[in-house]
This record gives sequence, C-alpha cells and structure tokens, in this order.
Amino acid sequence: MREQGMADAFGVTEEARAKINLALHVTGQRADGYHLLDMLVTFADCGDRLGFLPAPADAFTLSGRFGETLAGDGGTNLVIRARDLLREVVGALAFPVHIHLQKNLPVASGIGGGSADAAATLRGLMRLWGTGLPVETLAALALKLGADVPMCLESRPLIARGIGEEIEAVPDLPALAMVLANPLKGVSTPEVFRRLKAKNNPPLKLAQSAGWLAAIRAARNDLEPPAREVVPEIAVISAMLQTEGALLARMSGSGATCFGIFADMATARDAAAALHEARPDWYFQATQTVSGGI
Ligand SMILES: C[C@](O)(CO)[C@H](O)COP(=O)(O)OP(=O)(O)OC[C@H]1O[C@@H](n2ccc(N)nc2=O)[C@H](O)[C@@H]1O
Ligand SMILES: Nc1ncnc2c1ncn2[C@@H]1O[C@H](COP(=O)(O)OP(=O)(O)OP(=O)(O)O)[C@@H](O)[C@H]1O
Repeated sequence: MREQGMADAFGVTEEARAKINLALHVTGQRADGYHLLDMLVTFADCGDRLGFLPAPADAFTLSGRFGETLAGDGGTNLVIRARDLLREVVGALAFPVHIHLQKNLPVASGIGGGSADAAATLRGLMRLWGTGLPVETLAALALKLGADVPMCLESRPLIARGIGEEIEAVPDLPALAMVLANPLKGVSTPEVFRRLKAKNNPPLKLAQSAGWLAAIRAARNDLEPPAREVVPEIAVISAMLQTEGALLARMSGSGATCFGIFADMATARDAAAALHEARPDWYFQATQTVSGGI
C-alpha cells in the first residue's frame, strides 16, 4: 500500500517502512547502559516516503500528517544526521541534495519512524550519489544513527540481538494482517528503559510447532509494562484491538503503538475503520506486513 504524495515527484524515492517488534525480550544490560535485547521484527507495507533530488544547495522539506510535528527541528532530524554522516564517508561525490520527507508515521511511537527515515536516507543517497559502501562500513554507520537503524536498512522479517546489530533473516515468517494503533502520545524510549524492573529476563525461544501465531503469542514485549505506566491508554488501545477481533494484541518497541494481528486484511480494514470511528483523534492503520519470502 503506497500513499502518493510530494516525495513521489522526486527523482529517487525510498520507502521508510514502519518497524514492528513482534517480540522484544530484555535479556541484560551492557556496561554503557544499553540493554541487550532479543527481538522478532517485521515491517509494514506502510510508512514514510522520502524523495531525493540534486539541488544548488542542501534543502530539507516535510509534508504528511505528522510533518508539522518535526518542522523546525533543524539539524536534529535523523534524515539530516544520516545525510551528513554519509557525506563524511563518501566525500567529494556527495553533491548538494534536496530531501523531502513525507511523514506518515506518528513520531516517538515505537515503530521506528525516525530510524526507518535514517535508513531510507542512506539507501536513497547512495543511489543518488552513485556510491556504495562495504557492508561493515554501512552497518557501523547505521548503528551510529540509532539501535534500530541497521534493522531498518534490512526492512524484512528478522531476529535481532545485541542492541539490534546482530541480525538474522527469518525467511519463513509470513505476511501478517495487522492494525497499528496509537493514542498519539509520544513516548521517550530512555524513560521506558529506566522504568524497567527486571533486566535479565528469559531469552526469545520461538517454538513454531504450533505455527507462527502461537510462537509470537508465547513471546513478550518486556517494555510493555513500564510503557503502560507512562501511557495508560496503551491498555485501553490493546483492549479495543481485541474487542475488534485481533487474534493477538501487543505493544511495539518502547510504545505507545500497539499492533493487532487479524485473520485477514478484510477483517483488519474493518477493524481499523471501526476503531477510527470510535476515536477519530487517535491513529489506526490497517497494514499487511512484508513476508520473509520476498
Ligand atoms: C526499543 C527499540 O525500538 C526496539 O526496536 C530500540 O531498541 C530503540 O532503538 P532507537 O530508538 O534507535 O534507540 P536509540 O536512539 O539507539 O537509543 C535511545 C535510548 O534508549 C535507550 N536504549 C536504547 C536501546 C537499547 N538497546 N537499550 C537502551 O537502553 C538508551 O537510553 C538510549 O540512549
Ligand atoms: N525523521 C524523524 N522521524 C521521527 N522522529 C525523529 C526524526 N528525526 C528525529 N526524530 C526524533 O527522534 C525521536 C524518536 O522518534 P521515532 O519516531 O523514531 O521513535 P520511535 O518510533 O519510538 O522509535 P523506536 O521504535 O526506534 O524507539 C523523536 O523524539 C523525534 O523528535
């Protein structure tokens, strides 16, 4: 599912797919404070869109439902940080560029919007500037931008460990019919990690004998209890997804976005429409996730 918009008028375009943590187990903590995670991750067929065009001078413009939220953040936008970091590495090849970000995903919402934008910027600029980087250099550069950025460079079903940099593809994870739901209250990732009570939880073990849904259901998001303390609406939204027929409802990342898995896309679309009618001020998006087979 593609949303047409300004980014599509640019020569080079990239999709920044929403990241969904189907499971997130916190298994320890590094000496520098970062938490060790075991994650099962997939990506939605919806997200932000970015366009890239050669320009007389660097420019950055925004549009989309959540574009306003990020307007005026100057050089702190992850798109700008990704551009500047890549430029440092590729040097003279990096001519000035106009980047347009169509911001469709809610900000600070646990579905990695900023990380997906950063990864899409790296991909788009490598295409525009006609340059490639050795895999290890690109991976290190991505990790510098954020723990989720290496996963977003992949944008297909995967298991990630460490802080997200140890990535293993999961080719047999099927496409899932889903509704993403967010009460439009931004969540600070460090605050949720700070509230975590136990840091040495059991690792992720995916027992697939009873199918993927049962395997995902048996896993957890260890960040959901602390995030619910910060945003009580997470419990409400999770219950709403289940009332609308979700086979499983869980929070993604550090929240507050929750996902519901539905039997098929028709049911997911009906549920998203009903949820939107109940709370037009919140964010509901039916989406099919990418399958591991592609
Ligand atoms: C929670 C996840 O979204 C799961 O996919 C990610 O681990 C967070 O990824 P991200 O938003 O790219 O996070 P970063 O920008 O790297 O980190 C933000 C802050 O979250 C905390 N943080 C993040 C990742 C991690 N494994 N342990 C942490 O404790 C740290 O305080 C860090 O300063
Ligand atoms: N392009 C961008 N899109 C969204 N947020 C951005 C962007 N650039 C910088 N930010 C900042 O990064 C912070 C995290 O935003 P983001 O939407 O990536 O969070 P998230 O969905 O919780 O990510 P994660 O799931 O990786 O924790 C926000 O406070 C926001 O101001």
